[in-house]
Amino acid sequence: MTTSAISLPIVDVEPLLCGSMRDATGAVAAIRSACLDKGFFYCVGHGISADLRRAVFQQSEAFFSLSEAEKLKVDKRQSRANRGYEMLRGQTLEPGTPPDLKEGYYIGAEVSDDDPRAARLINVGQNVWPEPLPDFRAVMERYFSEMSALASVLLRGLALSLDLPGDHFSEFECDPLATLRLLHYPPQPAVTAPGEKGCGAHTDFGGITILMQDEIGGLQVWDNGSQTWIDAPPIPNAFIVNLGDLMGRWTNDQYRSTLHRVINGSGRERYSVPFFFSGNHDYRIECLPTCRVAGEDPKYPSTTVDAHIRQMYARTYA
Ligand SMILES: O=C(O)CCC(=O)C(=O)O
Ligand SMILES: [Fe+2]
Repeated sequence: MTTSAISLPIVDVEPLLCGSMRDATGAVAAIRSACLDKGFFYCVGHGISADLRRAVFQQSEAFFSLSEAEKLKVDKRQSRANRGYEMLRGQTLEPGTPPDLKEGYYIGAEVSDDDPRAARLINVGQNVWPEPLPDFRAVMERYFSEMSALASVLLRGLALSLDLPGDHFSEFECDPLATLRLLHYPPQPAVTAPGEKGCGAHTDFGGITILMQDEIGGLQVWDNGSQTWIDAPPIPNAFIVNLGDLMGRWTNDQYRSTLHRVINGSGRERYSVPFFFSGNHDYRIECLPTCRVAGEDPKYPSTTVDAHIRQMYARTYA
Protein backbone atom coordinates (compact mmCIF):
# COMPACT_ATOMS: atom_id res chain seq x y z
CA MET A 1 0.00 0.00 0.00
CA THR A 2 1.26 3.51 -0.70
CA THR A 3 -0.01 7.00 0.01
CA SER A 4 0.46 9.81 -2.47
CA ALA A 5 -0.01 13.02 -0.46
CA ILE A 6 3.27 14.89 -0.05
CA SER A 7 4.52 13.61 3.24
CA LEU A 8 8.17 14.63 3.21
CA PRO A 9 9.10 18.04 4.61
CA ILE A 10 10.07 20.96 2.36
CA VAL A 11 13.17 22.83 3.53
CA ASP A 12 14.11 26.27 2.19
CA VAL A 13 17.92 26.29 2.31
CA GLU A 14 18.34 29.85 0.98
CA PRO A 15 19.36 31.19 4.43
CA LEU A 16 22.33 28.77 4.36
CA LEU A 17 23.62 29.98 0.97
CA CYS A 18 26.75 32.05 0.95
CA GLY A 19 25.79 35.73 1.11
CA SER A 20 22.24 35.21 2.32
CA MET A 21 21.10 37.86 4.78
CA ARG A 22 18.47 35.62 6.34
CA ASP A 23 18.78 33.92 9.71
CA ALA A 24 19.40 30.18 9.22
CA THR A 25 18.01 28.97 12.56
CA GLY A 26 14.72 27.82 11.04
CA ALA A 27 16.40 26.01 8.13
CA VAL A 28 18.78 24.22 10.49
CA ALA A 29 15.91 23.14 12.75
CA ALA A 30 13.94 21.91 9.73
CA ILE A 31 16.95 19.89 8.54
CA ARG A 32 17.34 18.36 12.00
CA SER A 33 13.72 17.37 12.22
CA ALA A 34 13.73 15.83 8.71
CA CYS A 35 16.93 13.91 9.45
CA LEU A 36 15.66 12.55 12.77
CA ASP A 37 12.63 11.26 10.90
CA LYS A 38 13.35 9.68 7.47
CA GLY A 39 16.44 11.58 6.40
CA PHE A 40 14.57 12.69 3.27
CA PHE A 41 13.40 16.18 2.44
CA TYR A 42 12.55 18.42 -0.49
CA CYS A 43 15.08 21.19 -0.91
CA VAL A 44 13.99 24.58 -2.28
CA GLY A 45 15.81 27.93 -2.29
CA HIS A 46 18.92 26.15 -3.66
CA GLY A 47 19.74 28.71 -6.35
CA ILE A 48 20.40 26.15 -9.15
CA SER A 49 18.96 27.69 -12.32
CA ALA A 50 16.03 26.14 -14.15
CA ASP A 51 17.97 26.52 -17.43
CA LEU A 52 20.81 24.36 -16.16
CA ARG A 53 18.44 21.74 -14.77
CA ARG A 54 16.57 21.62 -18.08
CA ALA A 55 19.82 21.33 -20.03
CA VAL A 56 20.90 18.35 -17.91
CA PHE A 57 17.66 16.51 -18.68
CA GLN A 58 17.91 17.40 -22.39
CA GLN A 59 21.44 16.00 -22.64
CA SER A 60 20.51 12.93 -20.63
CA GLU A 61 17.52 12.16 -22.85
CA ALA A 62 19.66 12.72 -25.93
CA PHE A 63 22.26 10.29 -24.61
CA PHE A 64 19.83 7.50 -23.78
CA SER A 65 18.18 7.95 -27.20
CA LEU A 66 21.45 7.03 -28.96
CA SER A 67 21.75 3.57 -30.48
CA GLU A 68 22.88 0.75 -28.20
CA ALA A 69 26.08 0.50 -30.27
CA GLU A 70 26.81 4.19 -29.72
CA LYS A 71 26.11 3.95 -25.98
CA LEU A 72 28.39 0.93 -25.68
CA LYS A 73 31.28 2.99 -27.07
CA VAL A 74 31.35 4.61 -23.61
CA ASP A 75 30.58 1.39 -21.71
CA LYS A 76 31.55 1.80 -18.08
CA ARG A 77 33.06 -1.69 -18.06
CA GLN A 78 35.93 -0.27 -20.13
CA SER A 79 36.63 2.42 -17.54
CA ARG A 80 38.90 1.86 -14.55
CA ALA A 81 36.96 4.48 -12.63
CA ASN A 82 33.41 3.22 -13.30
CA ARG A 83 32.64 6.13 -15.64
CA GLY A 84 30.28 6.08 -18.57
CA TYR A 85 27.33 3.99 -19.64
CA GLU A 86 25.73 1.31 -17.53
CA MET A 87 23.38 -1.01 -19.40
CA LEU A 88 19.81 -1.75 -18.47
CA ARG A 89 19.76 -4.32 -15.65
CA GLY A 90 23.40 -3.58 -14.86
CA GLN A 91 22.96 -3.30 -11.09
CA THR A 92 20.92 -5.08 -8.43
CA LEU A 93 20.25 -2.72 -5.56
CA GLU A 94 17.84 -5.03 -3.74
CA PRO A 95 19.34 -8.43 -2.94
CA GLY A 96 17.21 -11.38 -4.02
CA THR A 97 15.28 -9.47 -6.71
CA PRO A 98 15.86 -9.20 -10.48
CA PRO A 99 18.37 -6.57 -11.66
CA ASP A 100 17.17 -2.95 -11.80
CA LEU A 101 15.14 -1.84 -14.81
CA LYS A 102 17.21 1.27 -15.39
CA GLU A 103 20.18 2.32 -17.50
CA GLY A 104 22.64 4.92 -16.34
CA TYR A 105 25.66 7.11 -16.98
CA TYR A 106 28.35 7.88 -14.41
CA ILE A 107 30.33 11.11 -14.19
CA GLY A 108 32.85 12.15 -11.54
CA ALA A 109 35.71 14.53 -10.87
CA GLU A 110 38.26 14.58 -13.69
CA VAL A 111 41.52 12.91 -12.62
CA SER A 112 44.09 11.46 -15.01
CA ASP A 113 44.13 7.66 -15.11
CA ASP A 114 47.90 8.01 -14.52
CA ASP A 115 47.40 9.85 -11.23
CA PRO A 116 48.49 7.64 -8.28
CA ARG A 117 45.09 8.23 -6.66
CA ALA A 118 43.42 6.44 -9.59
CA ALA A 119 45.29 3.21 -8.78
CA ARG A 120 44.69 3.40 -5.04
CA LEU A 121 41.13 4.68 -4.67
CA ILE A 122 37.76 3.50 -5.89
CA ASN A 123 36.05 5.40 -8.72
CA VAL A 124 38.89 7.88 -9.26
CA GLY A 125 40.05 8.54 -12.84
CA GLN A 126 39.05 9.92 -16.21
CA ASN A 127 35.55 10.63 -17.39
CA VAL A 128 34.36 9.42 -20.75
CA TRP A 129 32.13 11.54 -22.97
CA PRO A 130 29.71 10.58 -25.75
CA GLU A 131 31.13 11.82 -29.04
CA PRO A 132 27.81 12.50 -30.84
CA LEU A 133 26.72 15.05 -28.19
CA PRO A 134 28.90 18.17 -28.40
CA ASP A 135 27.34 19.99 -25.41
CA PHE A 136 27.07 17.03 -23.07
CA ARG A 137 30.41 17.48 -21.31
CA ALA A 138 30.10 21.21 -20.61
CA VAL A 139 26.57 20.86 -19.25
CA MET A 140 27.48 17.95 -16.99
CA GLU A 141 30.67 19.58 -15.71
CA ARG A 142 28.78 22.72 -14.84
CA TYR A 143 26.04 20.78 -13.07
CA PHE A 144 28.59 18.64 -11.23
CA SER A 145 30.29 21.76 -9.95
CA GLU A 146 27.01 23.38 -8.84
CA MET A 147 25.93 20.16 -7.11
CA SER A 148 29.26 20.05 -5.26
CA ALA A 149 28.68 23.60 -4.01
CA LEU A 150 25.13 22.75 -2.92
CA ALA A 151 26.39 19.65 -1.10
CA SER A 152 28.73 21.92 0.82
CA VAL A 153 25.84 24.20 1.81
CA LEU A 154 23.83 21.19 2.97
CA LEU A 155 26.75 19.79 4.96
CA ARG A 156 27.04 23.10 6.76
CA GLY A 157 23.36 22.91 7.64
CA LEU A 158 23.79 19.30 8.76
CA ALA A 159 26.80 20.16 10.95
CA LEU A 160 24.90 23.02 12.62
CA SER A 161 21.91 20.73 13.11
CA LEU A 162 24.16 18.36 15.09
CA ASP A 163 25.47 21.13 17.37
CA LEU A 164 28.79 21.11 15.54
CA PRO A 165 30.62 24.11 14.05
CA GLY A 166 29.37 24.93 10.53
CA ASP A 167 32.73 23.92 9.04
CA HIS A 168 32.88 20.56 10.83
CA PHE A 169 32.80 18.60 7.55
CA SER A 170 35.44 20.68 5.74
CA GLU A 171 38.09 17.93 5.81
CA PHE A 172 35.49 15.39 4.70
CA GLU A 173 34.72 17.71 1.76
CA CYS A 174 38.33 18.01 0.68
CA ASP A 175 39.16 16.22 -2.64
CA PRO A 176 35.89 14.32 -2.41
CA LEU A 177 34.44 11.28 -4.08
CA ALA A 178 31.28 12.55 -5.75
CA THR A 179 29.25 10.90 -8.47
CA LEU A 180 26.72 12.32 -10.87
CA ARG A 181 24.49 9.62 -12.22
CA LEU A 182 22.07 10.03 -15.10
CA LEU A 183 19.28 7.49 -14.96
CA HIS A 184 16.68 6.39 -17.48
CA TYR A 185 13.81 4.11 -16.46
CA PRO A 186 11.77 2.58 -19.28
CA PRO A 187 8.15 1.97 -18.36
CA GLN A 188 7.71 -1.08 -16.17
CA PRO A 189 6.30 -3.82 -18.46
CA ALA A 190 2.72 -4.98 -17.82
CA VAL A 191 3.98 -8.48 -17.20
CA THR A 192 7.03 -8.21 -15.05
CA ALA A 193 9.30 -10.67 -13.26
CA PRO A 194 8.33 -11.00 -9.60
CA GLY A 195 10.03 -8.29 -7.58
CA GLU A 196 11.35 -6.43 -10.65
CA LYS A 197 11.68 -2.68 -10.07
CA GLY A 198 13.26 0.35 -11.71
CA CYS A 199 15.50 0.61 -8.72
CA GLY A 200 15.36 -2.01 -5.97
CA ALA A 201 14.96 -0.99 -2.33
CA HIS A 202 18.26 0.36 -0.98
CA THR A 203 19.83 3.02 1.16
CA ASP A 204 22.39 5.33 -0.46
CA PHE A 205 26.00 4.59 0.31
CA GLY A 206 27.63 7.98 0.85
CA GLY A 207 27.10 11.16 2.85
CA ILE A 208 24.27 12.96 1.12
CA THR A 209 22.38 12.56 -2.15
CA ILE A 210 20.81 15.42 -4.10
CA LEU A 211 18.23 14.00 -6.50
CA MET A 212 16.65 15.77 -9.44
CA GLN A 213 13.68 13.90 -10.87
CA ASP A 214 11.49 14.67 -13.86
CA GLU A 215 7.69 15.05 -13.65
CA ILE A 216 6.89 11.32 -13.93
CA GLY A 217 7.13 10.16 -10.32
CA GLY A 218 7.76 6.63 -9.08
CA LEU A 219 10.17 7.19 -6.17
CA GLN A 220 9.01 5.70 -2.87
CA VAL A 221 10.44 6.01 0.61
CA TRP A 222 9.96 3.48 3.41
CA ASP A 223 8.01 4.75 6.39
CA ASN A 224 8.98 2.75 9.43
CA GLY A 225 6.13 4.10 11.55
CA SER A 226 3.33 2.88 9.27
CA GLN A 227 5.42 0.08 7.70
CA THR A 228 4.40 1.27 4.22
CA TRP A 229 6.03 2.84 1.18
CA ILE A 230 5.16 6.48 0.74
CA ASP A 231 5.39 8.26 -2.61
CA ALA A 232 7.94 11.03 -3.03
CA PRO A 233 6.34 12.74 -6.05
CA PRO A 234 8.21 15.45 -7.92
CA ILE A 235 7.65 19.05 -6.78
CA PRO A 236 8.56 21.62 -9.45
CA ASN A 237 11.96 23.23 -8.81
CA ALA A 238 12.66 21.13 -5.71
CA PHE A 239 15.43 18.60 -5.28
CA ILE A 240 15.05 15.66 -2.97
CA VAL A 241 17.89 15.46 -0.48
CA ASN A 242 18.49 12.24 1.39
CA LEU A 243 21.11 11.01 3.78
CA GLY A 244 23.41 8.12 2.98
CA ASP A 245 24.80 5.40 5.22
CA LEU A 246 27.74 7.52 6.38
CA MET A 247 25.33 9.82 8.24
CA GLY A 248 23.91 6.84 10.12
CA ARG A 249 27.42 5.78 11.10
CA TRP A 250 28.35 9.29 12.21
CA THR A 251 25.23 9.82 14.29
CA ASN A 252 24.77 6.29 15.70
CA ASP A 253 21.58 6.13 13.62
CA GLN A 254 20.04 9.28 15.09
CA TYR A 255 20.04 10.50 11.49
CA ARG A 256 18.78 7.97 9.01
CA SER A 257 19.62 6.63 5.62
CA THR A 258 16.20 5.32 4.74
CA LEU A 259 15.24 2.62 2.24
CA HIS A 260 13.85 3.89 -1.03
CA ARG A 261 13.01 2.40 -4.42
CA VAL A 262 11.65 3.33 -7.84
CA ILE A 263 8.78 1.69 -9.69
CA ASN A 264 7.96 3.39 -12.98
CA GLY A 265 4.33 2.38 -13.41
CA SER A 266 3.52 5.53 -15.42
CA GLY A 267 3.66 3.92 -18.86
CA ARG A 268 6.17 6.64 -19.83
CA GLU A 269 9.93 7.04 -19.81
CA ARG A 270 11.32 8.41 -16.55
CA TYR A 271 14.59 10.32 -16.13
CA SER A 272 16.31 11.23 -12.88
CA VAL A 273 19.71 12.57 -11.88
CA PRO A 274 21.06 11.75 -8.44
CA PHE A 275 24.30 13.35 -7.24
CA PHE A 276 26.04 11.35 -4.54
CA PHE A 277 28.45 13.17 -2.28
CA SER A 278 30.62 10.66 -0.43
CA GLY A 279 33.53 12.81 0.74
CA ASN A 280 37.27 12.34 0.99
CA HIS A 281 38.31 8.72 0.39
CA ASP A 282 40.65 8.56 3.37
CA TYR A 283 38.31 10.30 5.81
CA ARG A 284 37.62 8.12 8.81
CA ILE A 285 33.93 7.68 9.62
CA GLU A 286 33.15 7.10 13.27
CA CYS A 287 30.45 8.07 15.70
CA LEU A 288 30.42 11.84 16.37
CA PRO A 289 30.94 12.86 19.99
CA THR A 290 27.70 14.90 19.96
CA CYS A 291 25.72 11.83 18.89
CA ARG A 292 26.38 9.43 21.73
CA VAL A 293 24.92 9.64 25.19
CA ALA A 294 27.23 8.62 28.04
CA GLY A 295 27.74 4.86 28.21
CA GLU A 296 26.33 4.23 24.71
CA ASP A 297 28.55 2.21 22.37
CA PRO A 298 29.06 3.09 18.71
CA LYS A 299 26.81 0.86 16.60
CA TYR A 300 29.30 0.67 13.73
CA PRO A 301 33.03 0.01 13.66
CA SER A 302 35.19 2.83 12.36
CA THR A 303 35.77 2.73 8.58
CA THR A 304 36.95 4.97 5.78
CA VAL A 305 34.88 6.39 2.94
CA ASP A 306 36.87 4.36 0.41
CA ALA A 307 36.45 1.06 2.28
CA HIS A 308 32.73 1.61 2.78
CA ILE A 309 31.99 2.57 -0.84
CA ARG A 310 34.11 -0.32 -2.13
CA GLN A 311 32.07 -2.73 -0.05
CA MET A 312 28.75 -1.32 -1.30
CA TYR A 313 29.86 -1.51 -4.95
CA ALA A 314 30.95 -5.11 -4.47
CA ARG A 315 27.55 -5.92 -3.01
CA THR A 316 25.40 -4.33 -5.72
CA TYR A 317 27.54 -5.21 -8.75
CA ALA A 318 28.13 -8.85 -7.80
O1 LIG B 1 15.73 7.68 -9.64
C1 LIG B 1 15.43 7.99 -8.49
O2 LIG B 1 14.48 8.73 -8.24
C2 LIG B 1 16.23 7.45 -7.33
C3 LIG B 1 17.53 6.82 -7.71
C4 LIG B 1 18.26 6.28 -6.52
O3 LIG B 1 17.71 6.08 -5.47
C5 LIG B 1 19.71 6.00 -6.61
O4 LIG B 1 20.26 6.05 -7.73
O5 LIG B 1 20.32 5.73 -5.57
FE1 LIG C 1 19.16 5.86 -3.92
